[in-house]
Amino acid sequence: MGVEVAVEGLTKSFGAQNIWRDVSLVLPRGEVSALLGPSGTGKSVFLKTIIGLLRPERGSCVVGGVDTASCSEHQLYEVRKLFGVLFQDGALFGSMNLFDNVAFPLREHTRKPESEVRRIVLEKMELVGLTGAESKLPGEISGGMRKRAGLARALVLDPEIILCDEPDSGLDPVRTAYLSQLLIDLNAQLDTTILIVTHNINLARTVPDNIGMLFRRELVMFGPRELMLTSEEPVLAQFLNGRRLGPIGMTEEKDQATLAAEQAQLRAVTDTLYGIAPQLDPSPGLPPRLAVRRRKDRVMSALHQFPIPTQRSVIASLDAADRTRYGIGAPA
Ligand SMILES: Nc1ncnc2c1ncn2[C@@H]1O[C@H](COP(=O)(O)OP(=O)(O)OP(=O)(O)O)[C@@H](O)[C@H]1O
Repeated sequence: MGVEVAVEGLTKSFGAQNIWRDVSLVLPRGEVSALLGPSGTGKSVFLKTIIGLLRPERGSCVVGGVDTASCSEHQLYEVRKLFGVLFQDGALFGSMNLFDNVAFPLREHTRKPESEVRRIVLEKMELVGLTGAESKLPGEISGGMRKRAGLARALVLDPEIILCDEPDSGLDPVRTAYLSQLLIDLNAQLDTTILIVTHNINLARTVPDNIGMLFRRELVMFGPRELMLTSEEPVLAQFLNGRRLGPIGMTEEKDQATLAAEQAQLRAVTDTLYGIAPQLDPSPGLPPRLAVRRRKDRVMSALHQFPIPTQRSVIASLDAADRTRYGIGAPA
């Protein structure tokens, strides 16, 4: 079914070090969102704050009617059952085989009989394409398989929200493409709200419905993919095009003179314009994603607020039935 996550004015520091401030965004129920940002901008800290592993100084994060920023430990324990988390390294126990790793949350948090545990574990392992690998140890399998095992484990409690911390890290482009497809397929099958933290431009361009970007301790932007992928906001455009020129530097900060020189250079060169890559569809045979219609309705109702290039790309993505539904004439 998927549950909405509503973040408002969230601010997090460790001692004197502010990580980000005043972050507000809504992860709409059942939609896939991605959070981008250079290394060290606090994306993992954001995921941990959403699930209440870290508490912010200010702001709220409301999930299923509970504010994970300020609720009691008991409420947190309950609300965490809504989440499945895929940690950066898969976080598998090295001494347990994949079956026991995936079964772990079920044995820890439920009193299900072993026969039921077995049924659920095998079902989730099939969902991520790991049937037959149940007895393997994490050290005996590839990084991609470890990610998928981590994902199966994140799914066993039937979460309403899945948080994936860099699911593509350490994977080659082909495995990343498979994993991207898997996330879309899971969303189609489960209608779960998904937040993916990633550095991968391809994944960011083809998987999420919504994209956000953290930079210099702030959420630069968060919005529908059409808005973000057509944005001329310098940080976003640099990141999504993988350019060296732009506000993001090796140390994250560039001085004003360097920035001005680069902007002049940027204007002088023909830019690499990728346009909007189409979003991945679920694999053949799977149901359509329920979030697609809900999202389209939302984006269309706000269309007039978007810049012209965004409006054009949204309209270009509509099929004939959509055009009738939203009262838009046939393309010229
Ligand atoms: N528990 C903690 N105590 C103190 N500082 C922390 C803690 N956790 C994270 N940090 C600091 O917060 C900052 C952001 O870390 P985080 O891991 O969230 O970045 P990130 O954007 O996920 O980076 P990457 O893309 O490299 O994974 C870092 O400077 C890190 O050292």
